[in-house]
Amino acid sequence: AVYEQLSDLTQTTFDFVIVGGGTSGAVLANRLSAQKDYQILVIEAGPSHKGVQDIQVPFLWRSLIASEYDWNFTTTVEPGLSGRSISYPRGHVLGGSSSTNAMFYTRGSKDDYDRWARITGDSGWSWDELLPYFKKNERWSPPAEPRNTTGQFDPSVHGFNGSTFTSLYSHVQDIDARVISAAAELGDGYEYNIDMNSGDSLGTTWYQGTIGDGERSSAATSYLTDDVLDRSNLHVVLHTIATRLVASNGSSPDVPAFKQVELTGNGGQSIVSASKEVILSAGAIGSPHILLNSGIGDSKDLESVGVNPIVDLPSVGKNLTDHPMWNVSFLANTLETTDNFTTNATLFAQALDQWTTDRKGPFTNSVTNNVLWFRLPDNSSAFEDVPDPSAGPTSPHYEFIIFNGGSTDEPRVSTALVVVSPASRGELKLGSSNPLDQPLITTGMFTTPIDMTVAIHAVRSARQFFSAQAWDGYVLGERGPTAGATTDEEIDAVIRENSISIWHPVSTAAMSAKDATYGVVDPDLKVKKVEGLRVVDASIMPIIISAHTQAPAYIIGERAADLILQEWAA
Ligand SMILES: Cc1cc2nc3c(=O)[nH]c(=O)nc-3n(C[C@H](O)[C@H](O)[C@H](O)COP(=O)(O)OP(=O)(O)OC[C@H]3O[C@@H](n4cnc5c(N)ncnc54)[C@H](O)[C@@H]3O)c2cc1C
Repeated sequence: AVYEQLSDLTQTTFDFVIVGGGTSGAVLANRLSAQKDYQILVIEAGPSHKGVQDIQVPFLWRSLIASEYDWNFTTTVEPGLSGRSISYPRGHVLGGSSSTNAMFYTRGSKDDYDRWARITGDSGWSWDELLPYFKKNERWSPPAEPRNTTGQFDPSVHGFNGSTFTSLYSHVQDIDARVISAAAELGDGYEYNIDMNSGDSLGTTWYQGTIGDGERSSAATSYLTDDVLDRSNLHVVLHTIATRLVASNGSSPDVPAFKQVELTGNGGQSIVSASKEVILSAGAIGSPHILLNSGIGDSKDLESVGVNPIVDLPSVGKNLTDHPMWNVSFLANTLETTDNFTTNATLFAQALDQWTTDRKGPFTNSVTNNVLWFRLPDNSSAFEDVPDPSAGPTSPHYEFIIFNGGSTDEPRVSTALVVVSPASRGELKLGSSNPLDQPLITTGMFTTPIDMTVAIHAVRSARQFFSAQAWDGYVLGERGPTAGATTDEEIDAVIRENSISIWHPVSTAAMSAKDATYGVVDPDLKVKKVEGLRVVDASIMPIIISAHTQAPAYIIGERAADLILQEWAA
Protein backbone atom coordinates (compact mmCIF):
# COMPACT_ATOMS: atom_id res chain seq x y z
CA ALA A 1 0.00 0.00 0.00
CA VAL A 2 1.03 3.62 -0.49
CA TYR A 3 0.48 6.07 2.38
CA GLU A 4 0.39 9.75 1.56
CA GLN A 5 1.51 10.78 5.02
CA LEU A 6 3.34 9.44 8.05
CA SER A 7 0.26 9.53 10.28
CA ASP A 8 -1.45 7.01 7.94
CA LEU A 9 1.13 4.38 8.83
CA THR A 10 -0.25 2.17 11.58
CA GLN A 11 2.53 -0.39 11.89
CA THR A 12 5.93 0.45 13.43
CA THR A 13 7.90 -2.81 13.10
CA PHE A 14 8.91 -4.39 9.81
CA ASP A 15 11.45 -6.98 8.67
CA PHE A 16 13.23 -4.49 6.42
CA VAL A 17 13.06 -0.71 6.42
CA ILE A 18 14.28 0.85 3.17
CA VAL A 19 15.07 4.57 3.34
CA GLY A 20 14.50 6.13 -0.10
CA GLY A 21 12.16 4.92 -2.84
CA GLY A 22 14.61 5.91 -5.58
CA THR A 23 16.47 3.99 -8.26
CA SER A 24 18.11 1.32 -6.08
CA GLY A 25 15.49 1.51 -3.33
CA ALA A 26 12.60 0.69 -5.68
CA VAL A 27 14.44 -2.38 -6.97
CA LEU A 28 14.96 -3.60 -3.40
CA ALA A 29 11.35 -2.88 -2.45
CA ASN A 30 10.18 -5.00 -5.36
CA ARG A 31 12.57 -7.93 -4.85
CA LEU A 32 12.31 -8.14 -1.05
CA SER A 33 8.51 -7.84 -0.99
CA ALA A 34 8.28 -10.72 -3.49
CA GLN A 35 8.91 -12.82 -0.36
CA LYS A 36 5.44 -12.74 1.14
CA ASP A 37 6.69 -13.46 4.66
CA TYR A 38 8.71 -10.24 4.83
CA GLN A 39 7.10 -7.00 5.89
CA ILE A 40 8.80 -4.15 3.99
CA LEU A 41 8.59 -0.41 4.67
CA VAL A 42 9.85 2.16 2.14
CA ILE A 43 10.27 5.73 3.37
CA GLU A 44 10.25 8.35 0.63
CA ALA A 45 10.65 12.08 1.20
CA GLY A 46 9.00 13.10 -2.06
CA PRO A 47 5.56 12.65 -3.61
CA SER A 48 4.30 10.04 -6.08
CA HIS A 49 5.47 10.18 -9.70
CA LYS A 50 2.03 9.26 -11.00
CA GLY A 51 0.29 11.51 -13.50
CA VAL A 52 3.13 14.05 -13.67
CA GLN A 53 3.46 15.02 -17.32
CA ASP A 54 6.97 16.46 -17.05
CA ILE A 55 8.12 13.11 -15.66
CA GLN A 56 6.39 11.08 -18.38
CA VAL A 57 7.42 13.11 -21.46
CA PRO A 58 11.10 12.42 -22.19
CA PHE A 59 11.84 15.83 -23.71
CA LEU A 60 10.50 17.70 -20.68
CA TRP A 61 13.00 16.32 -18.14
CA ARG A 62 14.77 19.69 -17.88
CA SER A 63 11.68 21.28 -16.32
CA LEU A 64 12.01 18.90 -13.36
CA ILE A 65 15.21 20.63 -12.26
CA ALA A 66 14.39 23.09 -9.45
CA SER A 67 10.79 21.83 -9.36
CA GLU A 68 8.94 20.25 -6.41
CA TYR A 69 10.40 16.91 -7.60
CA ASP A 70 13.95 18.12 -6.90
CA TRP A 71 15.81 18.39 -3.60
CA ASN A 72 17.27 21.67 -4.91
CA PHE A 73 20.66 21.33 -3.31
CA THR A 74 23.38 23.91 -3.89
CA THR A 75 27.09 23.20 -3.54
CA THR A 76 29.50 25.21 -1.45
CA VAL A 77 31.96 27.52 -3.15
CA GLU A 78 33.81 25.26 -5.58
CA PRO A 79 37.57 25.88 -5.67
CA GLY A 80 37.94 24.30 -9.13
CA LEU A 81 35.02 26.21 -10.64
CA SER A 82 36.31 29.76 -10.16
CA GLY A 83 34.77 29.88 -6.69
CA ARG A 84 31.21 29.43 -7.95
CA SER A 85 28.47 27.48 -6.15
CA ILE A 86 26.40 25.37 -8.49
CA SER A 87 22.90 23.96 -8.27
CA TYR A 88 22.80 20.27 -7.46
CA PRO A 89 19.55 18.56 -8.44
CA ARG A 90 18.50 15.15 -7.01
CA GLY A 91 15.17 13.44 -7.56
CA HIS A 92 12.67 14.07 -4.71
CA VAL A 93 9.88 11.75 -5.84
CA LEU A 94 9.11 8.05 -6.00
CA GLY A 95 11.68 6.60 -8.41
CA GLY A 96 14.22 9.14 -7.16
CA SER A 97 16.58 10.54 -9.76
CA SER A 98 15.43 7.90 -12.28
CA SER A 99 12.14 9.85 -12.34
CA THR A 100 13.88 13.17 -13.09
CA ASN A 101 17.03 12.29 -15.05
CA ALA A 102 17.88 12.64 -18.74
CA MET A 103 17.31 8.89 -19.25
CA PHE A 104 20.73 8.08 -20.77
CA TYR A 105 21.16 4.33 -20.47
CA THR A 106 24.91 3.73 -20.21
CA ARG A 107 26.44 0.89 -18.24
CA GLY A 108 30.07 1.98 -18.31
CA SER A 109 32.94 -0.25 -19.32
CA LYS A 110 34.22 -3.70 -18.48
CA ASP A 111 37.30 -2.14 -16.91
CA ASP A 112 35.17 0.07 -14.63
CA TYR A 113 33.61 -2.95 -12.94
CA ASP A 114 36.70 -5.13 -13.01
CA ARG A 115 38.37 -2.34 -11.03
CA TRP A 116 35.50 -2.50 -8.51
CA ALA A 117 36.10 -6.23 -8.17
CA ARG A 118 39.84 -5.68 -7.60
CA ILE A 119 39.29 -2.94 -5.01
CA THR A 120 36.69 -4.91 -3.05
CA GLY A 121 38.28 -8.32 -3.47
CA ASP A 122 34.87 -9.60 -4.59
CA SER A 123 34.56 -10.95 -8.13
CA GLY A 124 30.79 -10.54 -7.79
CA TRP A 125 31.35 -6.87 -8.71
CA SER A 126 33.20 -7.71 -11.96
CA TRP A 127 31.71 -7.01 -15.39
CA ASP A 128 31.20 -10.67 -16.20
CA GLU A 129 29.31 -11.35 -12.98
CA LEU A 130 27.25 -8.15 -13.18
CA LEU A 131 26.21 -8.59 -16.83
CA PRO A 132 23.34 -10.95 -15.88
CA TYR A 133 22.05 -8.23 -13.53
CA PHE A 134 22.16 -5.62 -16.30
CA LYS A 135 20.09 -7.99 -18.42
CA LYS A 136 17.76 -8.78 -15.55
CA ASN A 137 17.03 -5.06 -15.09
CA GLU A 138 16.49 -4.32 -18.77
CA ARG A 139 13.54 -4.65 -21.14
CA TRP A 140 14.90 -3.60 -24.54
CA SER A 141 12.18 -2.34 -26.85
CA PRO A 142 11.85 -0.73 -30.29
CA PRO A 143 11.90 3.08 -30.57
CA ALA A 144 8.49 4.78 -30.51
CA GLU A 145 8.90 5.98 -34.10
CA PRO A 146 9.35 2.79 -36.13
CA ARG A 147 12.52 2.46 -38.22
CA ASN A 148 15.05 -0.20 -39.07
CA THR A 149 17.48 -0.29 -36.15
CA THR A 150 19.67 -3.08 -37.50
CA GLY A 151 23.30 -2.08 -37.05
CA GLN A 152 22.45 0.51 -34.39
CA PHE A 153 22.70 -1.84 -31.40
CA ASP A 154 23.90 -5.33 -30.51
CA PRO A 155 20.99 -7.47 -29.30
CA SER A 156 23.33 -10.02 -27.71
CA VAL A 157 24.32 -7.63 -24.90
CA HIS A 158 20.80 -6.57 -23.93
CA GLY A 159 18.04 -7.95 -21.75
CA PHE A 160 14.55 -8.26 -23.22
CA ASN A 161 12.50 -9.53 -20.29
CA GLY A 162 13.48 -7.27 -17.42
CA SER A 163 11.67 -4.40 -15.74
CA THR A 164 13.09 -1.11 -16.99
CA PHE A 165 12.38 -0.23 -20.62
CA THR A 166 15.35 0.81 -22.73
CA SER A 167 15.39 1.81 -26.38
CA LEU A 168 17.36 3.67 -29.00
CA TYR A 169 16.52 7.38 -29.57
CA SER A 170 13.16 7.66 -31.25
CA HIS A 171 12.85 10.81 -33.39
CA VAL A 172 15.40 11.20 -36.21
CA GLN A 173 17.09 14.64 -36.46
CA ASP A 174 18.75 16.37 -39.40
CA ILE A 175 22.18 16.32 -37.72
CA ASP A 176 22.29 12.56 -37.10
CA ALA A 177 23.64 11.60 -40.52
CA ARG A 178 26.27 14.34 -40.34
CA VAL A 179 27.48 13.07 -36.96
CA ILE A 180 27.99 9.59 -38.38
CA SER A 181 29.67 10.95 -41.55
CA ALA A 182 31.97 13.27 -39.60
CA ALA A 183 33.06 10.37 -37.40
CA ALA A 184 33.67 8.12 -40.41
CA GLU A 185 35.67 10.86 -42.09
CA LEU A 186 37.88 11.51 -39.03
CA GLY A 187 38.48 7.83 -38.31
CA ASP A 188 41.00 7.35 -35.53
CA GLY A 189 39.28 7.63 -32.13
CA TYR A 190 35.88 8.24 -33.74
CA GLU A 191 35.30 4.66 -34.93
CA TYR A 192 31.67 3.61 -35.09
CA ASN A 193 30.73 1.46 -32.09
CA ILE A 194 27.53 -0.47 -32.66
CA ASP A 195 26.74 -0.63 -28.94
CA MET A 196 28.25 1.41 -26.11
CA ASN A 197 26.76 -1.00 -23.55
CA SER A 198 28.81 -4.05 -24.59
CA GLY A 199 31.57 -3.43 -22.03
CA ASP A 200 33.62 -1.36 -24.46
CA SER A 201 31.99 2.04 -24.88
CA LEU A 202 34.64 3.84 -26.94
CA GLY A 203 33.79 5.55 -30.22
CA THR A 204 30.74 6.97 -31.95
CA THR A 205 27.48 5.48 -30.69
CA TRP A 206 23.72 5.93 -30.77
CA TYR A 207 21.84 7.16 -27.70
CA GLN A 208 20.06 4.49 -25.67
CA GLY A 209 17.60 5.67 -23.05
CA THR A 210 15.37 4.35 -20.29
CA ILE A 211 12.38 5.04 -22.48
CA GLY A 212 9.64 2.65 -23.62
CA ASP A 213 6.82 3.42 -26.06
CA GLY A 214 7.94 7.05 -26.07
CA GLU A 215 7.56 7.43 -22.29
CA ARG A 216 10.08 7.65 -19.45
CA SER A 217 10.65 4.32 -17.76
CA SER A 218 11.79 4.90 -14.16
CA ALA A 219 12.42 2.72 -11.13
CA ALA A 220 8.93 3.73 -10.04
CA THR A 221 7.16 2.81 -13.30
CA SER A 222 9.16 -0.39 -13.69
CA TYR A 223 9.64 -1.79 -10.17
CA LEU A 224 6.76 -0.16 -8.26
CA THR A 225 3.92 -1.03 -10.60
CA ASP A 226 0.36 -1.17 -9.25
CA ASP A 227 0.49 -4.93 -8.72
CA VAL A 228 3.68 -4.57 -6.67
CA LEU A 229 2.26 -1.68 -4.64
CA ASP A 230 -0.82 -3.80 -3.99
CA ARG A 231 1.23 -6.46 -2.17
CA SER A 232 -0.08 -6.56 1.40
CA ASN A 233 3.45 -6.87 2.82
CA LEU A 234 4.81 -3.74 1.07
CA HIS A 235 4.25 -0.36 2.73
CA VAL A 236 5.42 2.83 1.01
CA VAL A 237 5.08 6.07 2.95
CA LEU A 238 5.48 9.31 1.00
CA HIS A 239 6.25 12.89 2.12
CA THR A 240 8.31 11.51 5.00
CA ILE A 241 11.95 12.23 5.81
CA ALA A 242 14.25 9.82 7.61
CA THR A 243 16.29 12.11 9.82
CA ARG A 244 18.45 9.75 11.90
CA LEU A 245 19.12 6.16 12.77
CA VAL A 246 18.93 5.27 16.43
CA ALA A 247 21.66 3.10 17.97
CA SER A 248 20.91 0.13 20.21
CA ASN A 249 22.97 -2.69 21.66
CA GLY A 250 24.41 -5.08 19.12
CA SER A 251 25.55 -8.65 19.67
CA SER A 252 28.85 -7.49 21.19
CA PRO A 253 29.46 -4.38 23.34
CA ASP A 254 31.69 -2.58 20.83
CA VAL A 255 29.41 -3.09 17.82
CA PRO A 256 26.19 -1.05 17.99
CA ALA A 257 23.11 -1.96 15.97
CA PHE A 258 21.22 0.64 13.91
CA LYS A 259 17.80 -0.85 13.31
CA GLN A 260 15.55 2.04 14.20
CA VAL A 261 14.80 5.04 12.02
CA GLU A 262 13.55 8.40 13.22
CA LEU A 263 11.02 9.93 10.82
CA THR A 264 9.58 13.39 10.28
CA GLY A 265 6.43 13.97 8.29
CA ASN A 266 3.26 16.05 8.32
CA GLY A 267 4.28 17.93 11.40
CA GLY A 268 5.02 14.90 13.55
CA GLN A 269 7.82 12.52 14.34
CA SER A 270 7.93 8.81 14.94
CA ILE A 271 10.31 5.88 15.08
CA VAL A 272 10.06 2.67 13.07
CA SER A 273 12.07 -0.50 13.61
CA ALA A 274 13.46 -3.24 11.44
CA SER A 275 13.69 -6.69 12.96
CA LYS A 276 16.22 -7.71 10.29
CA GLU A 277 17.86 -4.71 8.58
CA VAL A 278 17.66 -1.03 7.81
CA ILE A 279 18.78 -0.29 4.26
CA LEU A 280 19.79 3.22 3.24
CA SER A 281 18.92 3.87 -0.42
CA ALA A 282 18.66 7.63 -0.09
CA GLY A 283 21.24 8.29 -2.82
CA ALA A 284 24.76 9.68 -2.83
CA ILE A 285 23.69 12.81 -0.93
CA GLY A 286 20.91 11.41 1.26
CA SER A 287 22.59 8.23 2.54
CA PRO A 288 25.83 9.78 3.87
CA HIS A 289 23.77 12.69 5.23
CA ILE A 290 21.68 10.27 7.32
CA LEU A 291 24.79 8.37 8.48
CA LEU A 292 26.42 11.60 9.64
CA ASN A 293 23.25 12.78 11.40
CA SER A 294 23.22 9.43 13.21
CA GLY A 295 26.75 9.86 14.58
CA ILE A 296 28.42 7.58 12.02
CA GLY A 297 31.31 9.42 10.39
CA ASP A 298 34.49 11.31 11.14
CA SER A 299 34.20 11.77 14.92
CA LYS A 300 36.10 15.08 14.98
CA ASP A 301 33.95 16.56 12.21
CA LEU A 302 30.77 15.40 13.96
CA GLU A 303 31.81 16.89 17.29
CA SER A 304 32.61 20.20 15.62
CA VAL A 305 28.93 20.62 14.63
CA GLY A 306 27.51 19.25 17.87
CA VAL A 307 26.57 15.74 16.73
CA ASN A 308 27.43 13.00 19.22
CA PRO A 309 29.87 10.64 17.47
CA ILE A 310 28.92 6.98 17.93
CA VAL A 311 30.96 5.18 15.26
CA ASP A 312 34.19 6.65 13.93
CA LEU A 313 33.98 5.94 10.19
CA PRO A 314 35.96 8.77 8.60
CA SER A 315 35.17 7.81 4.98
CA VAL A 316 31.46 8.72 5.28
CA GLY A 317 30.82 11.62 2.88
CA LYS A 318 34.41 11.59 1.59
CA ASN A 319 35.39 10.63 -1.99
CA LEU A 320 32.38 12.38 -3.50
CA THR A 321 33.02 12.10 -7.23
CA ASP A 322 31.12 13.68 -10.10
CA HIS A 323 31.44 14.39 -13.82
CA PRO A 324 31.86 18.03 -14.91
CA MET A 325 30.03 19.19 -18.06
CA TRP A 326 30.23 22.26 -20.30
CA ASN A 327 29.35 23.11 -23.92
CA VAL A 328 31.22 23.83 -27.12
CA SER A 329 28.76 25.43 -29.51
CA PHE A 330 28.58 26.55 -33.17
CA LEU A 331 26.31 28.79 -35.21
CA ALA A 332 24.33 26.44 -37.46
CA ASN A 333 22.73 26.89 -40.86
CA THR A 334 19.42 25.29 -39.95
CA LEU A 335 15.90 26.14 -38.87
CA GLU A 336 15.50 22.89 -36.94
CA THR A 337 16.77 23.17 -33.38
CA THR A 338 15.34 21.95 -30.12
CA ASP A 339 15.54 25.52 -28.81
CA ASN A 340 12.55 26.28 -31.05
CA PHE A 341 10.39 24.52 -28.48
CA THR A 342 11.50 27.08 -25.91
CA THR A 343 11.06 30.13 -28.12
CA ASN A 344 7.94 29.13 -30.06
CA ALA A 345 4.88 28.26 -27.96
CA THR A 346 2.96 27.00 -30.99
CA LEU A 347 5.66 24.48 -31.88
CA PHE A 348 5.80 23.37 -28.25
CA ALA A 349 2.03 22.84 -28.17
CA GLN A 350 2.14 20.87 -31.44
CA ALA A 351 4.92 18.60 -30.22
CA LEU A 352 3.17 18.00 -26.90
CA ASP A 353 -0.07 17.29 -28.71
CA GLN A 354 1.68 14.76 -30.94
CA TRP A 355 3.21 13.09 -27.90
CA THR A 356 -0.14 13.02 -26.08
CA THR A 357 -2.05 11.67 -29.07
CA ASP A 358 0.24 8.91 -30.31
CA ARG A 359 3.52 8.98 -28.31
CA LYS A 360 5.52 10.12 -31.33
CA GLY A 361 7.48 13.18 -32.43
CA PRO A 362 10.39 15.20 -31.01
CA PHE A 363 9.18 14.95 -27.41
CA THR A 364 9.90 11.20 -27.39
CA ASN A 365 13.61 12.15 -27.42
CA SER A 366 15.65 13.24 -24.43
CA VAL A 367 18.44 15.53 -25.56
CA THR A 368 20.67 13.79 -28.09
CA ASN A 369 20.77 10.97 -30.61
CA ASN A 370 24.54 10.51 -30.60
CA VAL A 371 27.01 10.02 -27.79
CA LEU A 372 30.76 9.74 -28.47
CA TRP A 373 33.33 8.37 -26.02
CA PHE A 374 37.07 9.02 -26.24
CA ARG A 375 40.38 8.21 -24.64
CA LEU A 376 43.39 10.46 -24.77
CA PRO A 377 45.95 8.91 -27.17
CA ASP A 378 48.02 6.12 -25.60
CA ASN A 379 51.19 8.14 -26.15
CA SER A 380 49.72 11.28 -24.53
CA SER A 381 52.23 13.17 -22.38
CA ALA A 382 49.39 13.81 -19.91
CA PHE A 383 50.16 10.58 -18.07
CA GLU A 384 53.94 10.95 -17.87
CA ASP A 385 53.86 12.36 -14.34
CA VAL A 386 50.44 11.33 -13.03
CA PRO A 387 48.61 8.02 -13.19
CA ASP A 388 45.84 7.59 -15.73
CA PRO A 389 42.63 7.96 -13.67
CA SER A 390 40.62 5.78 -16.07
CA ALA A 391 39.99 2.12 -15.23
CA GLY A 392 41.66 0.72 -18.35
CA PRO A 393 41.60 0.58 -22.15
CA THR A 394 37.81 0.14 -22.45
CA SER A 395 37.08 3.19 -20.25
CA PRO A 396 36.80 6.60 -21.89
CA HIS A 397 38.33 9.80 -20.50
CA TYR A 398 35.73 12.12 -21.99
CA GLU A 399 32.35 12.16 -23.73
CA PHE A 400 30.55 14.25 -26.35
CA ILE A 401 26.77 14.61 -26.21
CA ILE A 402 25.80 16.10 -29.57
CA PHE A 403 22.62 18.20 -29.73
CA ASN A 404 20.94 20.48 -32.23
CA GLY A 405 20.63 23.53 -30.05
CA GLY A 406 22.55 25.57 -27.53
CA SER A 407 21.05 29.05 -27.68
CA THR A 408 17.60 30.62 -27.81
CA ASP A 409 19.04 33.63 -29.70
CA GLU A 410 20.31 31.87 -32.83
CA PRO A 411 20.38 28.36 -34.33
CA ARG A 412 23.22 26.28 -32.99
CA VAL A 413 24.68 22.82 -33.00
CA SER A 414 26.60 21.91 -29.86
CA THR A 415 28.27 19.24 -27.91
CA ALA A 416 28.18 18.92 -24.17
CA LEU A 417 31.59 17.72 -23.04
CA VAL A 418 31.99 15.57 -19.96
CA VAL A 419 35.12 14.39 -18.14
CA VAL A 420 34.03 10.82 -17.36
CA SER A 421 37.10 9.37 -15.59
CA PRO A 422 37.91 12.19 -13.20
CA ALA A 423 40.66 12.15 -10.57
CA SER A 424 39.16 15.04 -8.57
CA ARG A 425 37.28 14.29 -5.35
CA GLY A 426 34.91 16.35 -3.24
CA GLU A 427 33.08 15.71 0.01
CA LEU A 428 29.84 16.02 1.91
CA LYS A 429 29.80 17.28 5.52
CA LEU A 430 27.31 18.48 8.07
CA GLY A 431 26.93 22.22 8.47
CA SER A 432 24.85 21.89 11.61
CA SER A 433 23.34 19.31 13.95
CA ASN A 434 19.85 19.88 12.48
CA PRO A 435 19.16 16.86 10.24
CA LEU A 436 16.71 18.92 8.17
CA ASP A 437 19.42 21.40 7.11
CA GLN A 438 21.11 20.80 3.75
CA PRO A 439 24.50 19.11 4.03
CA LEU A 440 27.56 21.01 2.82
CA ILE A 441 28.29 19.52 -0.61
CA THR A 442 31.53 20.19 -2.47
CA THR A 443 31.95 18.36 -5.77
CA GLY A 444 35.67 19.16 -5.96
CA MET A 445 35.39 19.14 -9.77
CA PHE A 446 38.58 20.33 -11.50
CA THR A 447 40.67 20.33 -8.34
CA THR A 448 43.24 18.03 -9.96
CA PRO A 449 45.30 19.22 -12.95
CA ILE A 450 44.82 15.96 -14.92
CA ASP A 451 41.05 16.57 -15.21
CA MET A 452 41.73 19.98 -16.74
CA THR A 453 44.31 18.48 -19.13
CA VAL A 454 41.62 16.04 -20.32
CA ALA A 455 39.05 18.86 -20.55
CA ILE A 456 41.28 21.11 -22.66
CA HIS A 457 42.06 18.17 -24.94
CA ALA A 458 38.31 17.54 -25.24
CA VAL A 459 37.61 21.13 -26.33
CA ARG A 460 40.23 20.86 -29.08
CA SER A 461 38.82 17.53 -30.16
CA ALA A 462 35.28 19.04 -30.34
CA ARG A 463 36.61 21.73 -32.67
CA GLN A 464 38.22 19.06 -34.83
CA PHE A 465 34.95 17.12 -34.92
CA PHE A 466 32.86 20.08 -36.10
CA SER A 467 35.46 21.08 -38.71
CA ALA A 468 34.98 17.75 -40.56
CA GLN A 469 33.73 18.16 -44.14
CA ALA A 470 30.47 16.52 -43.15
CA TRP A 471 29.54 19.81 -41.44
CA ASP A 472 30.39 22.01 -44.49
CA GLY A 473 27.63 24.54 -45.04
CA TYR A 474 25.99 23.60 -41.71
CA VAL A 475 28.51 24.71 -39.09
CA LEU A 476 29.21 28.42 -39.48
CA GLY A 477 31.68 29.18 -36.69
CA GLU A 478 32.21 28.68 -32.98
CA ARG A 479 29.99 30.61 -30.60
CA GLY A 480 29.40 30.71 -26.88
CA PRO A 481 31.97 31.03 -24.09
CA THR A 482 34.68 28.84 -25.66
CA ALA A 483 34.72 30.86 -28.91
CA GLY A 484 37.96 32.81 -29.09
CA ALA A 485 39.67 30.83 -26.32
CA THR A 486 42.80 29.42 -27.94
CA THR A 487 45.60 29.03 -25.41
CA ASP A 488 45.44 26.38 -22.70
CA GLU A 489 45.10 29.15 -20.12
CA GLU A 490 42.14 30.71 -21.91
CA ILE A 491 40.34 27.39 -22.37
CA ASP A 492 41.05 26.47 -18.74
CA ALA A 493 39.43 29.71 -17.54
CA VAL A 494 36.33 29.27 -19.72
CA ILE A 495 35.83 25.70 -18.52
CA ARG A 496 36.08 26.67 -14.85
CA GLU A 497 33.67 29.56 -15.31
CA ASN A 498 31.06 27.56 -17.22
CA SER A 499 31.12 23.94 -16.09
CA ILE A 500 28.24 22.49 -14.20
CA SER A 501 27.65 18.97 -12.92
CA ILE A 502 26.05 16.33 -15.12
CA TRP A 503 24.49 15.22 -11.82
CA HIS A 504 26.39 11.99 -11.18
CA PRO A 505 27.55 12.22 -7.54
CA VAL A 506 28.71 8.82 -6.24
CA SER A 507 31.14 7.14 -3.79
CA THR A 508 30.14 8.99 -0.59
CA ALA A 509 29.62 5.67 1.22
CA ALA A 510 32.20 3.79 -0.79
CA MET A 511 32.58 0.04 -0.72
CA SER A 512 35.99 -1.39 0.15
CA ALA A 513 37.46 -4.80 0.89
CA LYS A 514 36.36 -6.49 4.13
CA ASP A 515 39.69 -5.84 5.87
CA ALA A 516 40.34 -2.36 4.41
CA THR A 517 40.97 0.41 6.92
CA TYR A 518 39.06 2.93 4.76
CA GLY A 519 35.62 2.79 3.14
CA VAL A 520 32.08 2.78 4.50
CA VAL A 521 30.54 -0.53 3.42
CA ASP A 522 31.99 -3.98 2.83
CA PRO A 523 31.50 -5.86 -0.47
CA ASP A 524 28.11 -7.13 0.83
CA LEU A 525 27.15 -3.46 1.32
CA LYS A 526 27.04 -3.76 5.11
CA VAL A 527 28.12 -0.64 6.97
CA LYS A 528 31.44 -1.32 8.69
CA LYS A 529 31.71 -1.43 12.50
CA VAL A 530 27.92 -1.71 13.02
CA GLU A 531 25.11 -4.26 12.80
CA GLY A 532 21.80 -4.30 10.99
CA LEU A 533 22.59 -1.62 8.42
CA ARG A 534 23.42 -1.59 4.72
CA VAL A 535 23.75 1.11 2.10
CA VAL A 536 22.37 0.21 -1.33
CA ASP A 537 22.57 3.03 -3.89
CA ALA A 538 25.01 5.03 -6.03
CA SER A 539 26.99 6.10 -2.97
CA ILE A 540 28.62 2.67 -2.62
CA MET A 541 30.53 2.80 -5.92
CA PRO A 542 34.20 2.47 -4.96
CA ILE A 543 35.12 4.62 -7.98
CA ILE A 544 32.82 6.41 -10.40
CA ILE A 545 32.09 4.58 -13.65
CA SER A 546 33.06 6.27 -16.93
CA ALA A 547 29.41 6.75 -17.93
CA HIS A 548 26.07 8.04 -16.65
CA THR A 549 25.22 6.48 -13.33
CA GLN A 550 21.65 5.16 -13.30
CA ALA A 551 22.34 1.75 -14.89
CA PRO A 552 24.74 0.82 -12.06
CA ALA A 553 22.26 2.17 -9.47
CA TYR A 554 19.69 -0.32 -10.82
CA ILE A 555 22.02 -3.29 -10.70
CA ILE A 556 23.43 -2.37 -7.30
CA GLY A 557 19.80 -2.76 -6.19
CA GLU A 558 19.44 -6.07 -8.04
CA ARG A 559 22.63 -7.61 -6.67
CA ALA A 560 21.98 -6.30 -3.15
CA ALA A 561 18.52 -7.91 -3.21
CA ASP A 562 20.12 -11.27 -3.98
CA LEU A 563 22.75 -10.82 -1.23
CA ILE A 564 20.10 -9.90 1.33
CA LEU A 565 17.64 -12.64 0.37
CA GLN A 566 20.39 -15.25 0.40
CA GLU A 567 21.60 -14.18 3.82
CA TRP A 568 18.14 -14.31 5.45
CA ALA A 569 17.12 -17.50 3.68
CA ALA A 570 20.03 -19.32 5.28
C1 LIG B 1 18.87 15.97 -13.34
C2 LIG B 1 19.56 14.64 -13.41
C3 LIG B 1 19.86 14.06 -14.64
C4 LIG B 1 20.50 12.83 -14.70
N1 LIG B 1 20.66 12.22 -15.91
C5 LIG B 1 21.08 10.95 -15.96
C6 LIG B 1 21.02 10.22 -17.17
O1 LIG B 1 20.54 10.70 -18.20
N2 LIG B 1 21.47 8.92 -17.18
C7 LIG B 1 22.00 8.34 -16.06
O2 LIG B 1 22.45 7.19 -16.14
N3 LIG B 1 22.04 9.01 -14.89
C8 LIG B 1 21.55 10.27 -14.81
N4 LIG B 1 21.51 10.92 -13.61
C9 LIG B 1 22.05 10.21 -12.42
C10 LIG B 1 21.19 9.03 -11.98
O3 LIG B 1 19.83 9.32 -12.15
C11 LIG B 1 21.53 8.69 -10.53
O4 LIG B 1 22.90 8.38 -10.41
C12 LIG B 1 20.74 7.50 -9.98
O5 LIG B 1 19.39 7.59 -10.31
C13 LIG B 1 20.94 7.45 -8.47
O6 LIG B 1 20.18 6.41 -7.91
P1 LIG B 1 20.14 6.25 -6.33
O7 LIG B 1 19.27 5.10 -6.04
O8 LIG B 1 21.51 6.27 -5.80
O9 LIG B 1 19.46 7.60 -5.79
P2 LIG B 1 18.07 8.26 -6.16
O10 LIG B 1 17.47 7.64 -7.34
O11 LIG B 1 18.28 9.74 -6.20
O12 LIG B 1 17.12 7.88 -4.93
C14 LIG B 1 17.23 8.40 -3.64
C15 LIG B 1 15.83 8.51 -3.07
O13 LIG B 1 15.91 8.69 -1.67
C16 LIG B 1 15.01 9.73 -1.28
N5 LIG B 1 15.57 10.31 -0.06
C17 LIG B 1 16.76 10.96 0.07
N6 LIG B 1 16.96 11.32 1.36
C18 LIG B 1 15.88 10.87 2.05
C19 LIG B 1 15.50 10.93 3.43
N7 LIG B 1 16.29 11.50 4.34
N8 LIG B 1 14.32 10.38 3.78
C20 LIG B 1 13.50 9.79 2.86
N9 LIG B 1 13.82 9.71 1.55
C21 LIG B 1 14.99 10.23 1.16
C22 LIG B 1 15.00 10.67 -2.47
O14 LIG B 1 13.87 11.51 -2.46
C23 LIG B 1 15.04 9.70 -3.63
O15 LIG B 1 13.77 9.28 -4.01
C24 LIG B 1 20.89 12.16 -13.50
C25 LIG B 1 20.57 12.72 -12.27
C26 LIG B 1 19.90 13.94 -12.20
C27 LIG B 1 19.55 14.51 -10.86
